[in-house]
Amino acid sequence: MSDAVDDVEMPYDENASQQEKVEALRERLEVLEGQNEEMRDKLLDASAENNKYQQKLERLTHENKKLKQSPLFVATVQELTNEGIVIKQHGNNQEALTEVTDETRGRVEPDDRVAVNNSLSIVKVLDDETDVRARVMQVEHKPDVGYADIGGIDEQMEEVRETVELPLKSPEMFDEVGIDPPSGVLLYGPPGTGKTMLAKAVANQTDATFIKMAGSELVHKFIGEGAKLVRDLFELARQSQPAVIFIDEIDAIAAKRTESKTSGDAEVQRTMMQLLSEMDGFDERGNISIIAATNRFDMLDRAILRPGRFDRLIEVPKPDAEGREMIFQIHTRSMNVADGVDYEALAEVADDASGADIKAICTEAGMFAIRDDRTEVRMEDFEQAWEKIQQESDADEEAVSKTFA
Ligand SMILES: Nc1ncnc2c1ncn2[C@@H]1O[C@H](COP(=O)(O)OP(=O)(O)OP(=O)(O)O)[C@@H](O)[C@H]1O
Repeated sequence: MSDAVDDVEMPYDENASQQEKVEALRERLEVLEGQNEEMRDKLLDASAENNKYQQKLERLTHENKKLKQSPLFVATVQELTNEGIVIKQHGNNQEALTEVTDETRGRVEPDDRVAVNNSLSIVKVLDDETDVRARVMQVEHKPDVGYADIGGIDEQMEEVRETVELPLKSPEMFDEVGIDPPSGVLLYGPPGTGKTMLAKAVANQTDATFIKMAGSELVHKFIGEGAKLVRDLFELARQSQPAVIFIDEIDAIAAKRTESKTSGDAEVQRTMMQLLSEMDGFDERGNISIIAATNRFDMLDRAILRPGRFDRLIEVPKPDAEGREMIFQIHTRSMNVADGVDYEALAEVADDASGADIKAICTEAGMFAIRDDRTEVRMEDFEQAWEKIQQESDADEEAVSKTFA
């Protein structure tokens, strides 16, 4: 340590006076303190960035692992016998005797739900059924999203209101006129354009319960569960009517049939058939509207699009310049924005942004102001935020393609 200090070049001449030396050292100290501060900031930023990438990596690794796993089947324990455990598989209702370790035997009782692998060995004991439902379905009684929170998709909003609101608000009118009320709408378009918001706003406007189910969650859980969960979903909606059922990523359960005949495909088919029959059983469906959404319209099986299932197919595109300007205004409503901020110009700069991107730009612009120790958000904060978000989405795409390569 002392060697290092000896090696340091002093910021003064050997012949300088004592006072000159002290002065020079003070100046050097100031510079070093400044540099130290800068380094500390950079370190902080870098560790925050590192943390973020770490989390992203963990998430992607986890997803990758999940995709590589072979599917598990669900069964219910019937009986514990000396030869093993009798289980009944969901889906095909076949009974089977499976041998188990003493440890597993100690953990299960008749009526427990278990996940079994291809050779019917018990892999895990499943949670309570209600937990599974809670994970797959999200229920909100009067979600707090209003039409005024949605920008740039007025035409689509009008169409959704026309088709979904009236049957929920005045179902008796359809009875009196003697026609079937519209059953639902399918919203399609790129991610983050406001499809979920639209469904929530309708539920809010009609005082309906909003029940969301993610298609991908349905089929990536356990074999034999999807169809049952669809049944449960409609049952829950019937109990809470009026209700809006929102099926996000419907392409996960209603994709075109492929040639491959894996057990996973059969499971998806069963889930889709259950959905179709629930949608067709309109008489018993009650005061319930269905709104489904997809980013992959091209992937949908034509069966789901047959007349009587979705009355309207509504495209929800990315917003145009005017729409982007409105969305900027919506998301900055409660922000402390400087006078010079020009939303029209911002809408031009962020020319490819979706509604969700604009929301992210506004939050990030606020972060730029905070990092700069300001409470007012300026035009340049918004511009830098858009650049940062574009860079991040490029990096995201790269990380995904590397992880799955
Ligand atoms: N048209 C819009 N007006 C205002 N905000 C929007 C709009 N579109 C998206 N947003 C913002 O983006 C967020 C995500 O939007 P939303 O979940 O509705 O998109 P989505 O179309 O359902 O996306 P995905 O297909 O990925 O599920 C919203 O919570 C909102 O903050």
